[in-house]
Amino acid sequence: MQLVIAAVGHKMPGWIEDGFAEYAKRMPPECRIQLREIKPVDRSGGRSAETVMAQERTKIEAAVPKGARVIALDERGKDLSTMQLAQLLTQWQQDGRDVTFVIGGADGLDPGFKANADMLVRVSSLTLPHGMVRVLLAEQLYRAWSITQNHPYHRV
Ligand SMILES: C[S@@+](CC[C@H](N)C(=O)[O-])C[C@H]1O[C@@H](n2cnc3c(N)ncnc32)[C@H](O)[C@@H]1O
Repeated sequence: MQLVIAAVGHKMPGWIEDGFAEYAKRMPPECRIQLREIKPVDRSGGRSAETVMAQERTKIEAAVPKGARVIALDERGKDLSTMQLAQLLTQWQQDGRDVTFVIGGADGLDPGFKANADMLVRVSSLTLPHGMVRVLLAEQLYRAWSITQNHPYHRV
């Protein structure tokens, strides 16, 4: 199984890149996190948010591996505990299908994309900057993996 994070946003500040790299490097080879950055659509020229989100959707869809399960990150999504994420990770490893987590840009994710996603998940009820969401997600994936391995990183 391949874990992909498809994230709108590039040229992230160093502290975001370092934070993401710190957790991504801890994942074992069978559960590697691959980051696919998507260059945000140019917002100049009076483009509407709908147009921008639709154009970013096309780029996002090109970054999702064929047949992958799509988990869209959105503050209006379902709350998931870390334990639930660990259970999902176990199920996903068993069925072997790739999993892609998708993080939107400044305007969010296209509504049609979210409607088609396999799951809509939030990491908080607060609106977070997209860079922070990728770091938080990488840490939670590492934590979830450590739970599946009884690794001492996670204490109950
Ligand atoms: C700055 S936010 C976009 C906010 C946008 N106004 C909206 O309504 O979605 C950029 C992206 O970060 C992710 N994000 C932000 N806060 C989140 C949260 N609490 N839970 C999950 N994802 C979040 C989402 O993927 C979102 O598309």
